[in-house]
Amino acid sequence: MSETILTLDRVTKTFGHGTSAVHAARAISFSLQAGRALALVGESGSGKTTCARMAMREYQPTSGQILYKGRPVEGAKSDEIARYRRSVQMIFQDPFASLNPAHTIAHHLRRPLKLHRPEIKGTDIDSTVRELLQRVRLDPDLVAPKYPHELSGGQRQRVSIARALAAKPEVIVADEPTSMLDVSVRLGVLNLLNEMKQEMNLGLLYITHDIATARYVAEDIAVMYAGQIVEWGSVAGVIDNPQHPYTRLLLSAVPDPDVRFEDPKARLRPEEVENIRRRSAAPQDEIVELEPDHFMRMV
Ligand SMILES: Nc1ncnc2c1ncn2[C@@H]1O[C@H](COP(=O)(O)OP(=O)(O)OP(=O)(O)O)[C@@H](O)[C@H]1O
Repeated sequence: MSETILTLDRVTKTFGHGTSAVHAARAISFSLQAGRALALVGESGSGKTTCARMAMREYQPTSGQILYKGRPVEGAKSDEIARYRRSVQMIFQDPFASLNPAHTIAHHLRRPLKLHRPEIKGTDIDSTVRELLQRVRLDPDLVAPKYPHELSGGQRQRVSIARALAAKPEVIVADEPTSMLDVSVRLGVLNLLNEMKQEMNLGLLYITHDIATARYVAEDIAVMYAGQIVEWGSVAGVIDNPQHPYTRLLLSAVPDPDVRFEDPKARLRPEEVENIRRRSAAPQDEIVELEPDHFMRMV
């Protein structure tokens, strides 16, 4: 059994109050383990980013708790929180927006090294920058002196991955890491994340609206709708044998992710789609166990 690094334990996040309250995450529980990836899948607005931001400690959960190696993060000492911040790194959707146009790639990689790994000093800093670029299959001589606008989208996302790795993390949260990239380079970035997971024994939270891509990086999958996890299990189990109507709905839009559910090509009538959404959005407290690694919520 791999080591559990991060756990969300019945975590809830509500924005606003009263009738205008948005229940962005409702009793979400999952764990991230060393050397394994969990794909969190769902349409826009299902609550994936809210979960990512809670895992990053950018949002405070309304209720429930986050555990780091079995210990609650809330109320932890400042050195433990610093360790957590170093251990959990994020890769964003838009690699351009997350890189500063005024600084070289080398600068972007030196900063997290100085911040998180002060033991690396002098010329070792630049040799570590080179190693990081090589790890993400970029040529250090060509890429280190460049500015973000001089690189392609795929190269920029590789730099973002290298920057996350600079902190020597145990967990990487990747929020739609390929959705702004050219289709031709998406698979390369997913394969790279998969390799990093295996080689560096990283826990990976892979967030995507495109359920088909989960296969390339993840062992486990959780399908979200309206702030709830409606089905979860092994990637193969859930994708090949979906039990929940909403998972089937998501899969009906595959392999063409641009086909909307309402589209006739998705072969579902609009009232059927509406019915599935309505039932999936209702609070789902009962859990049905299907097989040891495959669960779904009652609808
Ligand atoms: N800061 C906020 N204030 C108020 N409501 C929010 C906030 N952040 C998210 N929400 C709402 O919470 C719900 C879940 O949003 P979230 O961004 O987590 O979904 P998502 O699945 O990540 O979607 P996307 O892929 O579009 O980012 C949405 O209804 C959203 O409008």
